[in-house]
Amino acid sequence: MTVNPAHTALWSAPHASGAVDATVHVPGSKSVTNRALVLAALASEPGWLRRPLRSRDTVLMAEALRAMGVEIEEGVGPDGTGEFWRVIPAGLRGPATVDVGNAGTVMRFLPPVATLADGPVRFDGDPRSYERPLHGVIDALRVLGARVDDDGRGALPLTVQGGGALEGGPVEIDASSSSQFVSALLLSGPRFNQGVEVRHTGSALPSMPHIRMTVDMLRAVGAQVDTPESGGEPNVWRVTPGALLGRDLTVEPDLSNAQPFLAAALVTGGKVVIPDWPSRTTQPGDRLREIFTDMGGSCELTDFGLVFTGSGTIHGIDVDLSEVGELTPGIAAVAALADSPSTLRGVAHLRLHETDRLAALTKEINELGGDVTETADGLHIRPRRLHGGVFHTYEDHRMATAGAVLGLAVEGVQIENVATTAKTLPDFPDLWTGMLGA
Ligand SMILES: O=C(O)C1=C[C@@H](OP(=O)(O)O)[C@@H](O)[C@H](O)C1
Ligand SMILES: C=C(OP(=O)(O)O)C(=O)O
Repeated sequence: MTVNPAHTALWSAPHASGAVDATVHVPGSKSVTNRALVLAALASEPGWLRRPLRSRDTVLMAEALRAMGVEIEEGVGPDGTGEFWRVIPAGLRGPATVDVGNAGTVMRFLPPVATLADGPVRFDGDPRSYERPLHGVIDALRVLGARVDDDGRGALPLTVQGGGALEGGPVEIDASSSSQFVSALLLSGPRFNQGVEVRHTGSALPSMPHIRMTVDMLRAVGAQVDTPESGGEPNVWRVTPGALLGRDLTVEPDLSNAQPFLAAALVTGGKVVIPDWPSRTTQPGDRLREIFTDMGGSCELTDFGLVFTGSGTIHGIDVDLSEVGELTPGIAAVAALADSPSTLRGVAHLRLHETDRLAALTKEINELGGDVTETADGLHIRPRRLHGGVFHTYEDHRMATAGAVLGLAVEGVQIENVATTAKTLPDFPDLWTGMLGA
C-alpha cells in the first residue's frame, strides 16, 4: 500500500501569543452549496449559485452532476461579487460513474437523482464511504420503484440502474443514523411521478436543522412540501410532484466552518468578526451563538456580521448536540480547555461520520494529557493541563480544526494531515495564520 505523504505530514498548530483580534471571511456553506447544486440540476431552467463553496465535497458534487450530463459553467462576477456557478440542467444520462469521496451529501443525495438518469450510474468512494450508513436511501429507492445493485450490505459501492423516471410515493425509513436519508429523498421528490412521502420510523432523528434547510431550499425553488412543522403528522414529510425553478442564490458563509475562528476568540479572550453572518438561517452553526455564549463568550449580530468576543474564561457545558452534531469536535476542543467539566450528549451517530468522532476525540485529547471518556451517546470532558504532541485527524476535517483550536492554548501541538480540511475548507491553514496575524 502506498501512503499519501500529505496524510502523514505534520503541521505545527500556531500557539496564540495573545488575544486574537481579526475579521475572518468564511467561505460558503457546504450543505447549502450541495443542495443548491442538486436542486439546480433537477430544475427545468438554468440557475445560478453565487459564492459557492469550492472544496472537495462540493467539487465532487459538481463533477458527479456533470458526469450525468448537467452543464456547470464557472466564472467570477464583477466588482468583488465573487465566484459564480451557472447550472444548466439537461436530461440526466447514464452510464456514468460518480466518486463520492467521503461526502455524506454526495453519497446520500445523488442515488435518488440517478434513478432519473437514462442508464446505470455507478457510485464508489473512499474506503470510509463503504462504512457509512446508506441503507435508508437504498431500501427506500427500491420501495419507490428503483433498481439498485449493491453487494447486499446496504452500502457503497453500488449501481443505480436509472430508468429515466421513478414512480415515487410513500416510503418508511429509519433515519436515526443520518438525517441525510430524509434530505436525499425529499430533494429529488418533486421529480418522482407521484412525488414522495417520507415517514421516519426509527428512534430520534438527528440534525433537524439540516432537514429544515432541505425543506426551505425546496420551497425556494417552487416545490410544495408538507412537514410536521407546517401542521402535518410528526416525522412525515410530503413533496408534491412538479417542475423546479432555476434560481439565483447567494450561498451563506459556512457557519460550522466559522466555529474554529469563534473558538479562537473564546480560547484567547479575543475578538473575531465573521462578515455576512445571516440574520435568519437553517444552518446548525447558528447555534454557536448560544453555545459559545454559555461557554463564556458574548456575541452581537450586526448588519455587517457576527462580532464574537471571548472573556478570557471558558466554562464547561452540559448540552444535547443531537440537532447540531457536526459542531461536536470544535465544542469538545474548547471544553477540554474550560474551567469545569462538560457533558456532550445526543451524538451517538457521530461514530459513523468521517471517522468515529467520539473515539477519535477521546483518544487524541487524552494523548495530549486530557481526560475524556466516551458515553453511550457522547463525551464527558474533564479539563486537565494539556501538553504538546501529535494530534491525529483520521481524514476528518473537523478533527483537524479542533486540533488547531487546542494548539492555540497548548504549545507544541502538531496536526497530522491538516490538508484533510480541504473536504469543506481548503483555505483553513491560511485563514488560521491570517487570523493570528502571521
Ligand atoms: O444534510 C447535510 O448537509 C448534513 C447533515 C448532517 O448529517 P447527519 O444527519 O448524518 O449527521 C451533518 O452532520 C452533515 O455535516 C451535513
Ligand atoms: C458529517 C459531516 O459531513 P458529511 O456531509 O460527509 O456527512 C461534517 O461535515 O461534519
